[in-house]
Amino acid sequence: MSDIDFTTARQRAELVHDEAALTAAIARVGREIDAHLGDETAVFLPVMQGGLVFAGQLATRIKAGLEFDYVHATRYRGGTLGGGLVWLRQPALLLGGRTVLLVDDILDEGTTLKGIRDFCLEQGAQRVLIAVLCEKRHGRTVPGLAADFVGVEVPDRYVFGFGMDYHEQGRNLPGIYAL
Ligand SMILES: O=P(O)(O)OC[C@H]1O[C@H](OP(=O)(O)OP(=O)(O)O)[C@H](O)[C@@H]1O
Ligand code: HPA
Repeated sequence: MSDIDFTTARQRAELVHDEAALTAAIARVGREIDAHLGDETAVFLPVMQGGLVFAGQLATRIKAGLEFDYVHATRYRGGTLGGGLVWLRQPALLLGGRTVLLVDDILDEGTTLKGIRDFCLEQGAQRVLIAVLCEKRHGRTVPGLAADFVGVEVPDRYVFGFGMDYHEQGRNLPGIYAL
């Protein structure tokens, strides 16, 4: 994709999920997580930075016990093409024997969440659940990686808004836009 500026990208992009749709999807995901966790307390682990907006809204929709931590790992580094996963912050909590809930904005090729999930398992997590605001179903996801909870599907195009950036801008848009 050519590197147009953010204002142009925003003008050209198509709104694919508006705020009302995302709010409803997040509430549903919260209910699904509650049904799954029951009375278990999970480690709530947003993936910075993209997971921030979804995680903040999702957390208030979960009634089950949560202990907060976060990780920061990136492989797009402000661009639109993924590279190798770079860790900027690992969890501070000890994960041994815990149920971990990874929370991220998007499952695209799955490399990011696979790397983080595998790290949590190496740290001794008993199980790792994955919640994503949106998923691209394109058949290019790394084998063996699937989300347990998905808010909405998005088209196989570059998307931004609601935590996701276009060259580090647009994360605060209240909807999801596709180029
Ligand atoms: O499924 P994948 O193809 O691995 O892509 C998904 C990841 O890419 C984005 O992170 P990015 O590296 O852009 O960092 P950011 O969260 O700071 O935007 C997004 O937040 C996911 O973590
Ligand atoms: O389409 C996308 N948009 C924003 N961030 C992403 N990370 C992977 N795919 C995407």
